[in-house]
Amino acid sequence: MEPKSIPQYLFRQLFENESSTYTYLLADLATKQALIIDPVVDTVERDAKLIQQLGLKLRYAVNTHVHADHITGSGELKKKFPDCKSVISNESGAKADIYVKDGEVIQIGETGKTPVILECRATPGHTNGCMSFVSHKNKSVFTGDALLIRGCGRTDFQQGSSDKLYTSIQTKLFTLPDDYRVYPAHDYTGQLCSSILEEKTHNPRLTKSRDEFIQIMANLKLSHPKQIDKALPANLMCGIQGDD
Ligand SMILES: N[C@@H](CCC(=O)N[C@@H](CSS)C(=O)NCC(=O)O)C(=O)O
Repeated sequence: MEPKSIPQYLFRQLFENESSTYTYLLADLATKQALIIDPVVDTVERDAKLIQQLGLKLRYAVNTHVHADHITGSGELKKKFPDCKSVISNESGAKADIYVKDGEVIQIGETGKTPVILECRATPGHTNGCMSFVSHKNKSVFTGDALLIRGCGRTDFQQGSSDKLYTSIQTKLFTLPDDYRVYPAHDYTGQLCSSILEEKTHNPRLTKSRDEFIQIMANLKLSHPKQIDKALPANLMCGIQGDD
């Protein structure tokens, strides 16, 4: 009989209702090292409890960009887990412990022992500093607000550019293998994930030409996020602020 393989990788998709944000918890179970993507301050207690229950060592709180609709949980998580470092793109304009550039990797777990590796892919357009994170081993990409399920991030503030976003999605995301799963930072329709093929085939904005995409984005007529005035200044500190 084949020996049972021991799971090496933990993946949890978590949801915050107020801003419809997905937070992702990833861990290397051999070392118990973990990272969290796009934590929300309102759900830090829940996430911290899960991390503690599972006996994980939180190493990184990663933000895909400076969010405008909720306050990041990075700062509160750093207080609860002193070894945790905040991570964001070097193009974000936010303060953080670690800045990542296009092409760099974030790793948890030991080299040579199937660690969890995220490749950083700069996907500007929703904001200048949007970064997507690819796990090739798990055939997944965490797209932040660049690519949403059957949609994409708005481009009408925070240095948004529809032209840049179209290029980012076509060249940095739609060039991934078709079977890679797409995990966005938000969904407003109750969907959990998609795939590169599904979005290439069915995304009503991205199946259009560049000019049509720019027209669609110019006519979204979305109201500003309710929490934008407090979220932006807080998130520019990205978990670096003191006890305020
Ligand atoms: N109603 C929400 C904000 C909804 C919104 O604007 N979402 C953003 C991502 S958060 S800045 C977006 O890009 N949406 C794209 C779309 O097509 O919906 C609130 O008040 O927080």
